[in-house]
Amino acid sequence: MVDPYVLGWTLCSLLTLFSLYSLAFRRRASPEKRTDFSDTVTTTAGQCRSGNRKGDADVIIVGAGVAGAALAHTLGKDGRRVHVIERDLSEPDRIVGELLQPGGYLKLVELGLEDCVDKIDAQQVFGYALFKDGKHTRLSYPLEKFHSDVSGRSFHNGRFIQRMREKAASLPNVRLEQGTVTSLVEEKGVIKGVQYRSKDGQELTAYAPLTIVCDGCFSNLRRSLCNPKVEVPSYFVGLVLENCELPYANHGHVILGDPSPILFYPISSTEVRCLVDVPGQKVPSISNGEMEKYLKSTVAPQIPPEIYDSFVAAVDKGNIRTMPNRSMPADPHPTPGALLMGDAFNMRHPLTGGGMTVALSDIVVLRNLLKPLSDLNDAPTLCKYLESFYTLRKPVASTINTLAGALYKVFCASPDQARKEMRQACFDYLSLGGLFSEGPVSLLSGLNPRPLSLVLHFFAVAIFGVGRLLLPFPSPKRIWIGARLISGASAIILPIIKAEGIRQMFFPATVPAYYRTPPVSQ
Ligand SMILES: Cc1cc2nc3c(=O)[nH]c(=O)nc-3n(C[C@H](O)[C@H](O)[C@H](O)COP(=O)(O)OP(=O)(O)OC[C@H]3O[C@@H](n4cnc5c(N)ncnc54)[C@H](O)[C@@H]3O)c2cc1C
Repeated sequence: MVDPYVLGWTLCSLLTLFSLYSLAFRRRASPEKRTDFSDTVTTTAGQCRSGNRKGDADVIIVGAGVAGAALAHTLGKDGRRVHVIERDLSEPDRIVGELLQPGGYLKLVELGLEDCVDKIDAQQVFGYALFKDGKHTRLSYPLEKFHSDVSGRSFHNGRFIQRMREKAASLPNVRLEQGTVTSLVEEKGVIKGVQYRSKDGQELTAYAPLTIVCDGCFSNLRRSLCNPKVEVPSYFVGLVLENCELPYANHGHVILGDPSPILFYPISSTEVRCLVDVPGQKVPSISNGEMEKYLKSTVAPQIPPEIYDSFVAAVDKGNIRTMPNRSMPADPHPTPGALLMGDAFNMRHPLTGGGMTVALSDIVVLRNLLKPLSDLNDAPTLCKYLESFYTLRKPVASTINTLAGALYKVFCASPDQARKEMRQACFDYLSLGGLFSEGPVSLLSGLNPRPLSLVLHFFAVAIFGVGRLLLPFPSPKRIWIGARLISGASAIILPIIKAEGIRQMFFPATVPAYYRTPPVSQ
């Protein structure tokens, strides 16, 4: 006879063993529940390296700003083990990335991140109001075809980023760590990971088959991964207006001012962001009072009367911030083991608020490319395959980039008569409404990212301007101005298109990488 006591113990032990085995097996089978780098060890040399290479992350992301945080959640959700290293995990307080275009909101929805604009007092944005010489016109986003929730969103950038960071960090396979990445680790031309300084000052090294650098507009790490041709055409001077009502509620406001545009949009239910563009390489000094003088004497007289008092009160309050407006075409050196994203990779003038939309759209493209790959370890093959990323991103990125650069130049005041005519023609063209405003606004909002449509509208504005000059009676002087208007318009848009890549922009199907299929070994 078997002792029932012994039988009970045996059954219990077998059941326990079986439960442990099935738990372990389930963990390995489900990508959502991969281990949180549990076998990562810190060696005496201060290297944070897995005892077993399989325990390393699949992807290291440098920077958890708009691009890095959204990417971490996206790749984490797809089952990748993601190690994010962010210099400062506290809530950012900045004057950038506060208006997300509706096209960017649609990308947030595609990434499952739309709830990150909830609970941060974000405001819906339905379009723009344009002001010039006392006249104004409303340009609504063409949102009729979309769900009622789809619109632009404006908010405090830091609140939005914190929501995305929290969401990314809530995934068990995403590790969000505070640390400053100091360099990329390269072995025989392949990026193997990063060196970084942890929060407590330790010098560490982390390894992964793919490192994605999202360290923003001041990137220190992009040098070896691209050819950075950074231009700074102007600065934005930022102020917050409190408890004031904009002439058009829930709209961005663009004043075609002199010397350059002034923007207003709500960033919460009680605050309005004002960004004053100051062209050139330097801004008036804040500390010696030059800035206050400039804002009160040059800018304030151009502000709509409804918000004049709040503007002056904001200047008096003194919380004035500045940021360089940088632009940099994407010009990557495809490097095995590494990729650039966000502002580290590509920047455009922030006049049209397109940076976050481009970053989120790029993340959607990258996610779709990486999805069929279960193993990222063959760096050279992966690098070749990911070259198609640079072409597939072009419709959205190049449309938004080109529009931002061209519109900024057209919107700046100029003593040149041909440029003045172009600026006025642009305002009047957009004021015509219907197709004339819908087309350009849907390009700007990221809802219709078609480069050809952009070029057609741009030259339609120029021809509209020339037509007005020549009608009803063309004089030699007016013909001359018209000719300069067309050549000036070409001189604005053609260099931007050239920098974007004519072939990738207009004939993407002829770029060999366009056809690249996932590596067969995967
Ligand atoms: C004045 C201004 C206004 C703008 N307004 C808008 C707007 O209204 N709408 C819009 O769509 N876009 C706007 N933009 C552009 C937008 O802000 C950027 O496109 C967007 O923030 C890019 O996201 P990112 O993740 O690349 O960079 P960021 O959001 O700047 O994130 C970079 C992150 O990397 C971290 N980091 C940097 N170096 C390191 C390192 N060595 N190690 C670890 N972490 C590091 C930083 O701390 C930061 O968190 C504006 C830009 C400017 C300059």
